Amino acid sequence: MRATDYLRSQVAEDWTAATTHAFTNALVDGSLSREKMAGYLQQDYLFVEEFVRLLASAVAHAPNLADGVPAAQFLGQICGPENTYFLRALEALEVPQAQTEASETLAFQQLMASARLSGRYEIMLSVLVVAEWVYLEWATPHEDRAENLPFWFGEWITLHSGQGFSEVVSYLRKQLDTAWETLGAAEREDVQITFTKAVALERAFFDASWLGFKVDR
Ligand SMILES: Cc1ncc(CN)c(N)n1
Repeated sequence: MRATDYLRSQVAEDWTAATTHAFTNALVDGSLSREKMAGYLQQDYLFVEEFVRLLASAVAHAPNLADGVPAAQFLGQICGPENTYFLRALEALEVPQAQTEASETLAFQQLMASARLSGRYEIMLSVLVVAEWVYLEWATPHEDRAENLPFWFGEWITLHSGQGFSEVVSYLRKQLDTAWETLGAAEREDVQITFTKAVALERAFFDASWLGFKVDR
């Protein structure tokens, strides 16, 4: 079994909860309120700030240029079209960028910062794989709905589905699968702890989004 399949199998309950969540179900059928989407995007933009640092660090720690290039290209995607999406969506939803992190956002930022500062490629990948694979899984079944939704829903689905994004997830998984083969038992345990924490935090982030983050005005 691939290491990433094994890691996911160990957290099946949180994984299913995060990838079939009431929040994303409402987002894909267009019934999610503007208020809840605004709160989610405000907090998620704070998530993305730390995510970009983590991804840049993974590029820096890739074993060679060929292994780093796809992550660098993905960094360009996040800092380009995805960043622009956030700015346009927040404007359309008539909210500013958030000034304060919710506790769920803070917990995720702390995990990403600690993965980055670990200096360990496999630990960085553990968080990156979870963050992108979870999103690929919830969004992919609903790819066809995107064009009939307001852009703040539709583009969020499109950014996390399709061939290009699926290749990003395949690449990240392969990097982690390959790194795993070189690790000893203690290092594998660290990967598993990080992966498990990241899945729990994805679930908690959607739980909080569904309850409704406080929207900064
Ligand atoms: C919390 C969270 N996790 C993952 C993603 C996918 N980039 C995101 N935007 N936000």
